[in-house]
Amino acid sequence: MTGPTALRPQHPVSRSLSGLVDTFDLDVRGDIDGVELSGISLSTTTVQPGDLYVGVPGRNAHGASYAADAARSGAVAVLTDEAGAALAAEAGLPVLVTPDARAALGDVAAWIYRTADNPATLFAVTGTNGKTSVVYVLYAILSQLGVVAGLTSTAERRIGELAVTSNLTTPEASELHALLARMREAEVRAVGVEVSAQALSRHRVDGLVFDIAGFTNLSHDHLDDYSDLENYFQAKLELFQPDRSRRGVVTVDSEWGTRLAQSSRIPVTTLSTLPGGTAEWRMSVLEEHATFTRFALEGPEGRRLETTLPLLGWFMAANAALAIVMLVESGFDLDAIAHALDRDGGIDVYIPGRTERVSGEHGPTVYIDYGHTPDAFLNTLEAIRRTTEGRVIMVFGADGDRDTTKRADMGAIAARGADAVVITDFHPRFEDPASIRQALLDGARAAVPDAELYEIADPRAAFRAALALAGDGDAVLYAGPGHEDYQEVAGVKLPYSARDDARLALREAGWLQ
Ligand SMILES: CC(=O)N[C@H]1[C@@H](OP(=O)(O)OP(=O)(O)OC[C@H]2O[C@@H](n3ccc(=O)[nH]c3=O)[C@H](O)[C@@H]2O)O[C@H](CO)[C@@H](O)[C@@H]1O[C@H](C)C(=O)N[C@@H](C)C(=O)N[C@H](CCC(=O)O)C(=O)O
Ligand SMILES: Nc1ncnc2c1ncn2[C@@H]1O[C@H](COP(=O)(O)OP(=O)(O)OP(=O)(O)O)[C@@H](O)[C@H]1O
Repeated sequence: MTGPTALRPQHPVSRSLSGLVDTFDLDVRGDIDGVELSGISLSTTTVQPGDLYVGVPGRNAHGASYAADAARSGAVAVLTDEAGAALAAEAGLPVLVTPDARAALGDVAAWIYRTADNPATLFAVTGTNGKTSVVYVLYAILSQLGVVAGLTSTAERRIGELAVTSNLTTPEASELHALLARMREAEVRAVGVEVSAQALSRHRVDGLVFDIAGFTNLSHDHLDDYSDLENYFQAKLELFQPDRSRRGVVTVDSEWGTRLAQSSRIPVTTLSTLPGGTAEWRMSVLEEHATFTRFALEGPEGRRLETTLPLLGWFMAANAALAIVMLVESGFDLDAIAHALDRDGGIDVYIPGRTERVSGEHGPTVYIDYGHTPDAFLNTLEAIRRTTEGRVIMVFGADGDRDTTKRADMGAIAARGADAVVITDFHPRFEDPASIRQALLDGARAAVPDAELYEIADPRAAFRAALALAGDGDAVLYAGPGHEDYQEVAGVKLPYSARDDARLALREAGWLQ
């Protein structure tokens, strides 16, 4: 299992602690004379020598209570709030005090890493589903245009061939600015940043202004973090304000998108991806296959592009259309994009674990997907149905310790959309896995009383049971694990890659070499 890591500049140019104090008018406890900073960290697990350790209050503890650990790892000073200052005192480091250390983190990190003068074009993508996919398509097209690009997503942070596994969808501001500084060293000229609602609510993208912000969609998710969809929407809306982004591209297929476009306080271009849409830019699907989708994108003044994406589903074409309009809004010429894509036979993108086809020429078509919302289930099941002659079998589980209110809908949509459903464990975390499965089964039975349902706790056995139900012409959708290589049970991350295990099971069944 790959542990999460972070990318930092290889040649940081240190800055004086007294310069930081003067710039941010910080209250000082201790001697700051001659102290030099070369980095910043929010966690003792990532502190490096020369770092400023930032102690923020958390759910379990105040970060400042770990200041002594930070000092042992080489931190040279602490930034915290008044409550944290008392906790950090015994670490023996100079302590800088500010009313809200998390709120200061972005600007302080930007100052330490000098990221305000970053020459790269910054693209931000938000929405419930599709953020990772849009960021990967942006990265792919930029690379096809010969632009050195970088990305940060739920799956990984990437600069060319260098990639590390992500822990959060959007890194904490300390990690994000370090990544941008590393990208500057690599002469990256354009960066795609996946921005979660939580990132906007928790100051993770502070200290930078995006050139272009894109919105995919909004549907039921994260109601453990936000009291209702309206609050969740308001968190996303923050990205479309002048202190966060310069211009926006908004998919207006839903009421949420239309409202976002109207409520935004930056110039916004609209995109529709459903038949009959009337936005400034319109995407229409021309051909759908298990292995590719061909679509057209039409815009103002008769501008038009037709291309192919090596992925299943109209929604992936919608994600690609959003990426293309974001590129055009940032100044790229649509004809130049069309030329590069025609030259290469379409968009040359690989997105780990998003409708990823792991099967070969023989046997059922098997997709491993990251879908974990009702809307993602609906869309992937519909897309698979349209490209499958035989039966559609779905395997999935639900997150423990996360939004429990979506489970019944997930079960219902699976039962309505698939011919057989195998319910298994995903990441139970600290919840009882049997009760998570029960909630999914109840939702499925309530929607389709005679649904063909199976309950198999072990995901390896569950996938094999699904495969045993399938044959040539059928499809198996395994939703949830996507790119992940672990299963989280009671605080422990157990090694498990659904993609690797599915390939193994296909080989065991004689369907893959
Ligand atoms: C619920 C939540 O937001 N938790 C975040 C929070 O953790 P916490 O409050 O539990 O922290 P804590 O354990 O009390 O520790 C307090 C502080 O002490 C530090 N500490 C703690 C222990 C130690 O030994 N050393 C140390 O330095 C911690 O880094 C933290 O800064 O502070 C941590 C450090 O910044 C975050 O990593 C952590 O995000 C967790 C992993 C999380 O799951 N967040 C979710 C809500 C999230 O952000 N999700 C979205 C997903 C969006 C999507 O689905 O698209 C995301 O962007 O990833
Ligand atoms: N535009 C879309 N509309 C609806 N569903 C989508 C869309 N794009 C992708 N999906 C579904 O959502 C799943 C997750 O896609 P993706 O990782 O791109 O979204 P995300 O917003 O980054 O999610 P997360 O933040 O949880 O990583 C896909 O595997 C697919 O099932």
